[in-house]
Amino acid sequence: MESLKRPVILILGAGAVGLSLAGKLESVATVYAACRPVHAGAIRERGVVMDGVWGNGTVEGIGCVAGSEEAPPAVDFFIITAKGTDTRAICEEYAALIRGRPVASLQNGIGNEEVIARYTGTVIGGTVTTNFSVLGPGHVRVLSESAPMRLGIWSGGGGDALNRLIGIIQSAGIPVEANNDIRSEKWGKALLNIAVNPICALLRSPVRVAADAGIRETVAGLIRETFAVAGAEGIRLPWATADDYLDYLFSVQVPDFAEVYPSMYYDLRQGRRTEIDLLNGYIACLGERHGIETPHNRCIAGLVRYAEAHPETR
Ligand SMILES: NC(=O)c1ccc[n+]([C@@H]2O[C@H](COP(=O)([O-])OP(=O)(O)OC[C@H]3O[C@@H](n4cnc5c(N)ncnc54)[C@H](O)[C@@H]3O)[C@@H](O)[C@H]2O)c1
Ligand SMILES: CC(C)(CO)[C@@H](O)C(=O)[O-]
Repeated sequence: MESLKRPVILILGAGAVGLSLAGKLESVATVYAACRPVHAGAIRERGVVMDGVWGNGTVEGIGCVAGSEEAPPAVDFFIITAKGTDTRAICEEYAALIRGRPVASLQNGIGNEEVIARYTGTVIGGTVTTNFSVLGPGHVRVLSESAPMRLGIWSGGGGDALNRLIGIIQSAGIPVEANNDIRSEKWGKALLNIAVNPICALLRSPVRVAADAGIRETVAGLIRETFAVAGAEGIRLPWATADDYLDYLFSVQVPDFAEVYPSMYYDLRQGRRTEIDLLNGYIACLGERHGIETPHNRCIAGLVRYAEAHPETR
């Protein structure tokens, strides 16, 4: 009878990505979302409102959790969708619950899984190359899907948990596949965020700006430096050379996301800390450690940090 039981999923840090995921998974799982009161109030009143390519409508039945004391007792999977700037804090908050349980991350940037691995044995790394945004309290929009979600074991021996989670996500109608080199996959996704997120955030422009004739050289510089640093770190990227990736970026990813704004754009506009230090700032820092020059990444990270600290610039 065990197999008939709906899995219980707690999404930690539910905003654009987490609430969209909650809305989609509700058809196949019992879903709880750890979210801020502004979303919780609206969701308790009328459910999660979804627009876009993952469906339109209102999804009821999602439980809102305001802190670890409100979490359900038997959670099968935790999925972290908080910003990377909040990973440590949310793991601390839910430490007693996640210990020994499978925890997946769908976050962008490098370093989240390493943090999560301090709190539990089974970490599932993940990427989601889809555009999500918050339109209002408990109201999300999903646009422009460019690749399936990819999940793989980051640490621990959670092969069964991984397969089960993939099965659940698949049965909810989300394209997803297993990836047996999730480090490579996470770095591969980070290339897109390194290339477009800070530029779009600083220029207040949608993703198509990255292909502008005057901007391409900067994008190429960011990516070439990232390939050099990845090589020094022993990371095998999904593309053999920076130019191979740049071809893919300009022929597939930029067209797929041309009219949307990346998550860092919303962070700057709404006065939140950005994930720059898990992206370009991280590359600059690793470059320094390896004696690799990263002037493009250093420059762009400095500009974003300045904008974070000076509201009049954003
Ligand atoms: N937005 C996108 O299109 C997109 C796509 C792919 C990946 N990502 C990545 O996914 C992650 C989430 O992005 P997002 O756009 O959904 O961010 P978001 O800011 O919309 O959502 C994160 C939410 O987590 C909440 N949160 C943080 N700590 C919390 C806590 N302790 N308790 C309860 N709630 C808490 C925040 O208040 C926020 O509402 C980021 O790493 C981002 O880079 C985003
Ligand atoms: C795919 C992406 C660039 C578009 O939303 C996303 O990773 C983001 O917003 O960070």
